[in-house]
Amino acid sequence: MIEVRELTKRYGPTTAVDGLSFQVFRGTVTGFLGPNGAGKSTTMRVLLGLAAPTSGAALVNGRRYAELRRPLCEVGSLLDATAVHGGRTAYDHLRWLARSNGIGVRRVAELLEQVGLAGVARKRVGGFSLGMKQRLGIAAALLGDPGVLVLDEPVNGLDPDGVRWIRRLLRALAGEGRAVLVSSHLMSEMEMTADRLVIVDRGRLIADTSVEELAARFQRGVLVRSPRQGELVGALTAAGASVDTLPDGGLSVSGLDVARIGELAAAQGIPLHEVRPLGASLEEAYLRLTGGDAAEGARQ
Ligand SMILES: Nc1ncnc2c1ncn2[C@@H]1O[C@H](COP(=O)(O)OP(=O)(O)OP(=O)(O)O)[C@@H](O)[C@H]1O
Repeated sequence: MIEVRELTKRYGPTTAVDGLSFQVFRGTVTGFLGPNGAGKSTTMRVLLGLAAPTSGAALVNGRRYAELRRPLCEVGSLLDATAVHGGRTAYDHLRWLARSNGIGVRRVAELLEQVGLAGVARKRVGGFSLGMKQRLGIAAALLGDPGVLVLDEPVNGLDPDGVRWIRRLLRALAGEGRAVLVSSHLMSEMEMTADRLVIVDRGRLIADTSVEELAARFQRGVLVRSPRQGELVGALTAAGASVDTLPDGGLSVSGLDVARIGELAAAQGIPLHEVRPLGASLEEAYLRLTGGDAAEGARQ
């Protein structure tokens, strides 16, 4: 698992990470969300031993990266997919990584197949698209079959098929019991993939929550439509709900949840044409939590 404890990282006058604490457990995909410049990459760099913390700690399986005996077998990472030697082939790149980390070369072909690069294994990486480089970076991250994965914006540069592929892959990796931390500045990417969300802004923790909890927190009543609206309003208010009529004729009900409203209507034989939680989308919730900066990030 991953444990970030009271982590602070300053670069001169800039505080990139400011007293950040959170955990990433095995068997979950945790989305690490925040606008550009929120401190996500810096946190990941400290986790991976590429930057020293000013104070606090970022631990993998209870240890600092430098203390891991076989780092690639404990934590796989993808930070910058373009940081690959362009003159090497995909196969040679992975074989070199495997050899220098005491990992059997047999795994290389297996991984190239898994990430969909088997057909271009002997091509030079210099000619790869960003999406292909991302796939290669993911293969490298998985080389040591690590229990922990740290991926910085892995969806960047992928086409819609690639995005779906990575979603399924991350879910499968968590399903195998791995702890997956994946950063993004877009909630839309994370709400389909992550179980938990760690949201940061200006280096600080804004929310550490499950996707469901965040949705519930921003829920605003229940939308109900019925051809016998008048009777339904009577039944709902008698049960203690407050009911407003929306401009389009629907009812906005607060004080009762979807299940209770359905039961009340059924008990009175009132048909319902629609009943659903009326809430802010997760994207709206995220934008409200992080102020306007996230909207700026989302546009980039
Ligand atoms: N090596 C560095 N030297 C100086 N400042 C840095 C350095 N690395 C990051 N920063 C600053 O720290 C802050 C956090 O940056 P960081 O890259 O961690 O954010 P981020 O959430 O990953 O954003 P992005 O999605 O844009 O990468 C920013 O203000 C950035 O300019």
